[in-house]
Amino acid sequence: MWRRQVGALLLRHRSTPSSTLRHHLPLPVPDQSPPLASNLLLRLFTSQSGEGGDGATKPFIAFVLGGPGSGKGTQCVRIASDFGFAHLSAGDLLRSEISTGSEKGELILNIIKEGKIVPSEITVELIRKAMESSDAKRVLIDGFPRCEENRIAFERITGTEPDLVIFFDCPEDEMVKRLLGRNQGRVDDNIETIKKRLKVFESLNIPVVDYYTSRGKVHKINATGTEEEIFGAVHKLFSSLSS
Ligand SMILES: Nc1ncnc2c1ncn2[C@@H]1O[C@H](COP(=O)(O)OP(=O)(O)O)[C@@H](O)[C@H]1O
Ligand SMILES: Nc1ccn([C@H]2C[C@H](O)[C@@H](COP(=O)(O)OP(=O)(O)O)O2)c(=O)n1
Ligand SMILES: [Mg+2]
Repeated sequence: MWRRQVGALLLRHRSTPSSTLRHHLPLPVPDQSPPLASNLLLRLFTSQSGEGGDGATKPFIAFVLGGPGSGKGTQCVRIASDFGFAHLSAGDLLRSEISTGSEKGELILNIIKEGKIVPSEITVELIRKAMESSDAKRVLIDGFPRCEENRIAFERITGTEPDLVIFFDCPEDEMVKRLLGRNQGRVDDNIETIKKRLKVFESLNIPVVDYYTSRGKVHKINATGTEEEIFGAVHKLFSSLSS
C-alpha cells in the first residue's frame, strides 16, 4: 500500500516516463457515460509508475492546476465523485493547519493573506501525510505545485511524479469575478490579495505548467463557460483515460 511505501519511496527515486501516458494515445472518446464500475476503474487508473517493491502499486496522481478562481476545486469534487479519486486540496490542507492555531498555522496565515506561496517543505509534508493516510488508488492534488520550488520538493520528498497534469485555462477577469463572488469567508478573496495572487500565478505557476507541457503531461481545459460545460470536457478526458 502507498501508506507503507512512502518511506521506501523517500529513499528510492522513481520517475514516470511520459511516453506511457495513455491520454496521448489516439483513443476513441466514449460518450458521457455513467460512472464505471469501481473494479474496472481500479485497473484502468493504476499508475504507470509501477510498483514500489513490496508488491504494492503507487497511486495514479493527477496534479490540478489553474489560476485562482479558475474552478479547480469545483471540478475536482465532480471528478472525485464520478471517477473514484481522492481529492487533496493543498489550500484546504494549509487552511486546516491554520485552524489548529499552531505557530506554523500562524506563519501560513500571514503568507496566504499576502497572496504569497507557503514554503514548499510545509506544503509537501502536509500532502505527503495526507497521501500516507489514504489507501486511494487515484489521487487529485488540487492547487499544487504552485511554483518550481513546490514541484522539485514534491519530486524529491516523495520520489515520484504526476501521471497527468490538468490545467484549467481561464481569463483573468473571469477569475476575479468568481473569486469576488466565492463568499466562503476566505482571507485572500479580496481585491488587493487577488491582484497579488494573479501576479504570483503568472510568474511562478505558469513555469510549472510549461515544464510539464514539455514533458507531455499537460491536458489543458478551457475553463470558461458553465460548471456543467467544463465538466463535459473533463468527463471526456477521464473517460478517454479509461477506455
Ligand atoms: N464554470 C463556472 N462558472 C461560474 N462560476 C464558477 C464556475 N466554476 C466555479 N465557479 C465558482 O467560482 C468560484 C471559484 O471556484 P473554485 O472551484 O473555488 O476555484 P479554484 O479552486 O480554482 O480557486 C466558486 O465560488 C465557484 O462556485
Ligand atoms: N501549493 C500551494 C497551494 C496553496 N498555497 C497558498 C497560497 C494560495 O494563494 C492559498 C490558497 O490556495 P488555494 O489552492 O486554496 O486557492 P485557489 O483554490 O486557487 O483559490 O494557499 C500555497 O502557498 N502553496
Ligand atoms: Mg481551490
